Amino acid sequence: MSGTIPAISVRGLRKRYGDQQVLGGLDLSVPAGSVYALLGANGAGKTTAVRILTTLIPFDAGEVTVAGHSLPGDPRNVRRRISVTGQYAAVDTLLTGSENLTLLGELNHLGRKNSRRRADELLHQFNLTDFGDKRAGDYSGGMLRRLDIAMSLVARPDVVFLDEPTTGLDPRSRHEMWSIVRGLTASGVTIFLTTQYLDEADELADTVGVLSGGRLVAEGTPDELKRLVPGGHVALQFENLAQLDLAAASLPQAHSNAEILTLHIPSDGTVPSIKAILDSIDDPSITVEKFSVHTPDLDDVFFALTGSGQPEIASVR
Ligand SMILES: Nc1ncnc2c1ncn2[C@@H]1O[C@H](COP(=O)(O)OP(=O)(O)OP(=O)(O)O)[C@@H](O)[C@H]1O
Repeated sequence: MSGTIPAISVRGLRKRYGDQQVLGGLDLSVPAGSVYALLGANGAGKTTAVRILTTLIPFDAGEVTVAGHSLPGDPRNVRRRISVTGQYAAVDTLLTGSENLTLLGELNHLGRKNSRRRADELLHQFNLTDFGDKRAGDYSGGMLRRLDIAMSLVARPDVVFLDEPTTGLDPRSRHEMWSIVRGLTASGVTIFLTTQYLDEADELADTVGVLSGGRLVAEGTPDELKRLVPGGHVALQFENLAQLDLAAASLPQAHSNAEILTLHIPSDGTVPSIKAILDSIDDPSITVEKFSVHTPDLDDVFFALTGSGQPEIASVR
């Protein structure tokens, strides 16, 4: 595929379930060979978008092209050029890792010998060589996820869809998964991943699209998005509501969150700015329980654009 033709192009994509408009005019374009992260809170419509782009469900309106073939017109050719992993695990836990991969090669008409060779290559690429002869049912969660992705690559797809690839993984397996995704991009594959984790989008993506209310509310590189928020903030947590309100009265620029008894005060994180904040609440009757300085990250972008509260998204683990 030429680098100038987008690997995925979506214009005005709409999808409704009954009365609920899930996608209300989604537009995005993913250059070949890049990593695109679709970021959104629970229920934002990420999986719906992936299911449409991977031909699994129909859509109501819009223009969609994946790997050079349009939908809904040409689903067979789209399916030939893509792979999907994540919530549709294809691993047979009764077979070994090697058998799973070889079987898939044969199903893809690679022939026995080439299927075995491809299986060995992928076991090596995914650090599973030592476990190739073990039953997949005995693999750890991280190993299963790796085998799942390896299986999706048997037929050398142009575009790989990873739906929430690290949900439920421990931190070590998460980092392993990230290095696998980086390795994949080095081999020229286009990756479309969905995530609720802002740090994951920050780590992996060339472009991040923030999905909210069925549309992209922002799109850009992680750095471009971070520039959308002018600065970071200082967070001050108090023991009770009375203390919070007392401090808030001295800091009119603060955003007060009564649920977590915290004030967020815009700050560039420099010493004079922090000192000015602390001076403002220099009242012996106010006790700050916790104090933290927060430089801008994708969390801030997300909050600024969607107004979502912290519990909606899990960004720091
Ligand atoms: N088959 C379906 N029938 C009816 N409603 C559905 C169906 N699939 C999804 N929805 C609804 O569409 C909305 C978007 O769901 P979707 O699974 O795409 O969100 P998501 O962003 O992937 O969320 P999560 O991060 O929780 O997986 C949700 O409100 C969900 O309840």
